[in-house]
Amino acid sequence: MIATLDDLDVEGTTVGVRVDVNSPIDDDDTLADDARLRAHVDTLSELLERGGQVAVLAHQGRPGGDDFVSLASHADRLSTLLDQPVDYVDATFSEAAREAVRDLSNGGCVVLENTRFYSEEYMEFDPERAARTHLVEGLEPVLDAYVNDAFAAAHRSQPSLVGLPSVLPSYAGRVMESELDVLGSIEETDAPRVYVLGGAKVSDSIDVAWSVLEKGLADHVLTAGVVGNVFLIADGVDLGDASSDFIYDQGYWDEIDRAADLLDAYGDRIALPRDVAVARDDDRHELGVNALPPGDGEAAMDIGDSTLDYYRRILADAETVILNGPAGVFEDERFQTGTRELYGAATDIPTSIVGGGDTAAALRTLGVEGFSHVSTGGGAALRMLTAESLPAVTALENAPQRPAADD
Ligand SMILES: Nc1ncnc2c1ncn2[C@@H]1O[C@H](COP(=O)(O)OP(=O)(O)O)[C@@H](O)[C@H]1O
Ligand SMILES: O=C(OP(=O)(O)O)[C@H](O)COP(=O)(O)O
Repeated sequence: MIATLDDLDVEGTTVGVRVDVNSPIDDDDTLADDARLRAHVDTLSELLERGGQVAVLAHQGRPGGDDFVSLASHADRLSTLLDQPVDYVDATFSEAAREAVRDLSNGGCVVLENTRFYSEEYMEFDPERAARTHLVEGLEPVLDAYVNDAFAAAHRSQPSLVGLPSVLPSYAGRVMESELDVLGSIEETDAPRVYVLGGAKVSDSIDVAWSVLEKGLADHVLTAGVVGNVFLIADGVDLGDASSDFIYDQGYWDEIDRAADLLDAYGDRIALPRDVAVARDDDRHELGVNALPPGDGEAAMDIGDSTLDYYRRILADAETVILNGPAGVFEDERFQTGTRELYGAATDIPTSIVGGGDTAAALRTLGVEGFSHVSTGGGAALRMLTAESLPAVTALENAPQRPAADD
């Protein structure tokens, strides 16, 4: 059983709140998209309005990446979103950070520095060991409670996610609560249930497909994106060198055999693209699978109209649809049709659940809305869909005793 904000006596309590604001970053190292920050506003404003003192903890990017930047611009943006001053300190658990936390007044908020600026936060630990890291030992003395709202990072076993809940009374924030409610009860949704697996996380998607087909959760699995391309090759279609090289370079070549095994076991419930779109003379050009391979250098970048018709017919009978991953390279205008049309058709289904950071960004770009639930998580949502436990959620379940709620 996980405690929520309803169980927390907030007034006068100093709360460390782990959020996931990992976002696209502009060339000047500032935030390019604030969707993930906006998702946490309810949790943060509730804690502040109820008289808490809030220290925000988060990571941004991965070491070595262009998006591995400070949280200074996130703090600025949060101040606007919360409509109150938000401090920022360029330290996470040192004396400077502790002082900034101790200085908070009731209703005050400080953003601590990118947790991954410290090497331990980019390692995986079991919770007991994570509890003895510098971050946890540094912050524990100045915090009364811990709130985890970072569903999108809940599949990581890192100190700020599994160490702090080992030593502090801990609670799920509102984002975490709603994600667990929806994604934790997929089996209770109405059948027929259709899974749409697109995007580029091929191994994760094949794991999901195995799991939901084996458990009888999926009446149909529709494939698209790089996932669809891998299934086409597994089915004996010659997609040409450009797509094959891409799959090989991404390290997904071995997945072709797994996809073939899956087709052998459950082929009657797996739908494959019937056509693909390639770039020809700078335009979008669609080719039926019988007309493949495409020309030299032409890669399968989207699903085509005949696939869309086929998938729409399957979706028409569905009561629940669960979608992850764009159907094509939506960053290129010529290859947005598959994602726009397929996801658009899914909004007509009574229950429609979408997962994936890039997918959510694609839908915002394309203006597709009207889903029952759009998850803030990509990898975390996929892990939930295979009914695997998430380390940060388990850590919340096992968190120590807590003070009683204020009302
Ligand atoms: N046919 C394709 N070929 C190459 N990349 C593709 C194709 N279809 C989709 N993609 C890419 O997949 C990426 C998103 O996939 P993924 O990271 O799995 O999504 P999410 O973050 O929503 O889980 C996008 O960058 C998109 O360009
Ligand atoms: O963006 C995230 O996950 P996602 O790409 O699966 O949506 C999370 O912030 C986790 O980041 P990570 O995959 O660098 O640990």
